[in-house]
Parts: sequence; structure tokens; C-alpha cells
Amino acid sequence: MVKRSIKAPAKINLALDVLHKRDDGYHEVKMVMTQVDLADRIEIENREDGQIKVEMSEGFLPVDHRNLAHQAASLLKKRYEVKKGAHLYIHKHIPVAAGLAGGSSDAAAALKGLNEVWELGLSIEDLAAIGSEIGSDVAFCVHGGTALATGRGEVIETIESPPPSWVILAKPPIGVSTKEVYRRLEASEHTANGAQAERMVHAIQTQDYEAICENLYNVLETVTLPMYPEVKKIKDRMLDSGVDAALMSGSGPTVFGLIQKEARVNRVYNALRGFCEQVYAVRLISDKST
Ligand SMILES: C[C@](O)(CO)[C@H](O)COP(=O)(O)OP(=O)(O)OC[C@H]1O[C@@H](n2ccc(N)nc2=O)[C@H](O)[C@@H]1O
Ligand SMILES: Nc1ncnc2c1ncn2[C@@H]1O[C@H](COP(=O)(O)OP(=O)(O)OP(=O)(O)O)[C@@H](O)[C@H]1O
Repeated sequence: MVKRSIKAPAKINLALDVLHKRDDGYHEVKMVMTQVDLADRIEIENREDGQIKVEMSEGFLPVDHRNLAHQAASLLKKRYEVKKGAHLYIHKHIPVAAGLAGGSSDAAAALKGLNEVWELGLSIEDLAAIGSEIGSDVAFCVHGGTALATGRGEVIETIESPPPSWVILAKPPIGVSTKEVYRRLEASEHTANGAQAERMVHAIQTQDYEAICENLYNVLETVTLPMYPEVKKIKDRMLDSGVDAALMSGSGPTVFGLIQKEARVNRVYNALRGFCEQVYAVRLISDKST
């Protein structure tokens, strides 16, 4: 029986700018995304009966067509007329609805794993194109590593990884609707040309950690922070406790802080733990293998 175990890492946005609303209702973005070593793990095996079955370690998440990994498997099966089915067991470690693309990363891992298990021989580009039909962040998760993402997030240009850094993630216990955040941004006075993302790409290419910290930027903070003061409080707390820089990831509510000095990681982690239940000390990853 062909079986694979594949990692599905969380992403953070180091820069996120929204250029304009498009005719299809999505927004044209210019973002720099990278991955951290907090990951779900998916075990995938063939099913001879042709069915797609998903099981999750977290009972509260859907395992039917609402699950993004289930959607990825079904779409791949249909598009390539695969007769076999698959069983996917998802060990969930990434907090849900956090702005860390947990579901998108599970979908990407399902596509990559099934490409092997079903012996389809598809390229990363083929898999990313299918992934982008499921969600805007899936194409990046298929590519992995660090990238400049444009279009609605699915046009991926891989760049080198940032220099090593610790990352503190803190997620307050609230849910944020990505759709609503984009909708509210549209209604606000906001102009952008994507210069922040360009500066971030340059900072990474020159491996300039200080410039990376100075250029962290997420326009969606202008919507989520006033809507949810607890997110702003976490960001302030992180900055006070000694991170080099802090930013909200995606549409939120997770805030991440970068720290280069390992000796400081515990202090920041403990300062946040007393304040917020879901706190993680992880590292940026540059290795794209899964
Ligand atoms: C906020 C980010 O996570 C940053 O990486 C992404 O832009 C959102 O990625 P995602 O969660 O995969 O988003 P999708 O599932 O494709 O879209 C959710 C909703 O967000 C809005 N949306 C998303 C992406 C985009 N470029 N423009 C949008 O307006 C749309 O209203 C869409 O209905
Ligand atoms: N495999 C999955 N893992 C987590 N959530 C999933 C999954 N499949 C579907 N979902 C649903 O997707 C929603 C968003 O979850 P997810 O953790 O992907 O959000 P997110 O981190 O905010 O994503 P993004 O950063 O791409 O906006 C949840 O409400 C959840 O019910």
C-alpha cells in the first residue's frame, strides 16, 4: 500500500499590500510570504474503493467537502480522472482561523502527497494552479519557502529565504473573517503601490535583518486592529517584551514577533503566555522539502 506522511507548515506575511479591487470581487495584492516550523502533518494512503475520506485530530473541524484538504483531493481526482481514492489523516498543530493559512497548507500538502501516492507526475506549477482554485493562499503553500505573491495571491515568484530568526506567534481567542476585513479595507481611505513589498524583497535579498524588521508591513492591520483591540494589545505587549519587530499575519488575529537573539526568546514567550493562551516559539524555515 502506497503511503506518505507530509508536513504542512504555517505561513506568515512579512509584507502585505492591497493594490485595488478587481472585477471578480477579489483584491489585487502584493505580499511577501514565508513559512515557519509550526506544521500540521498529513498521512495519506490509497483507497481502492475510489472514495476520499478525511480524519482530523481536532474533532471540531469539518471532515467533509468543507475541509480544504478534502476539496484539494476531490478536485485533483476529478481533474485527472483518478480511479483510486485516498484516506487523509490530518494531525492539526496550526491554530485554526488564525491568519496562518493552516487549511490552505493542508490542501497544498494533500495535493503534493496525492501527486506521489496516485503517481500523477504533476509539476509544482500544475499543483499550484489547482490549489489556487481552492483558495488564494494555496499556491504559495504548494511552492513553500519564501515568495513575492501577486495577483490575488496565487502568482508566485520564489525568492531566497530571510536570515535565520526566531518567531513568536500569539493568537488571541477570536475569529476574524478574511472576507469582512477585505470588505472594510475597500471602504477605507487607502492608497497603495506595493512599495513596501518591494522593500521587503530587497531586504531579504540583501539578507539585511534590520531592514526586514523596519519594513514589516500589513495594510490589513488598519482594519483588524481597530476592530479587535485585543490584537493591538498583543502586538504592543510583544514589542514591550523585547521582540525586534512585530506584525499581524494575514487578516489576523495572530501577531508574530521576530527575535534574532535566542537568549531573549524565553522572556518574550513567558511575557505573552501570561496574557494569551495560544503562544508558540518557532523559527523561520528555508527548507522547502516536506
Ligand atoms: C489574507 C491572506 O491570508 C494573506 O495571505 C489572503 O489574502 C487570503 O487568503 P485565503 O484565506 O486563501 O482567501 P480565499 O479563501 O481565497 O478568500 C476568502 C475571501 O477573502 C477575500 N479576498 C481574498 C484574497 C484576495 N486577494 N482578495 C480578497 O478579496 C474574498 O472576499 C474571498 O471571498
Ligand atoms: N484542513 C483545515 N484546517 C483548518 N481549517 C479548515 C480546514 N479545512 C477547512 N477549514 C475551515 O477553514 C476556516 C479557516 O481556517 P484556516 O485555519 O485555514 O484559516 P486562516 O489561517 O485564517 O487562513 P488564511 O491565513 O489562509 O486566511 C475555518 O473556519 C475552518 O473551519
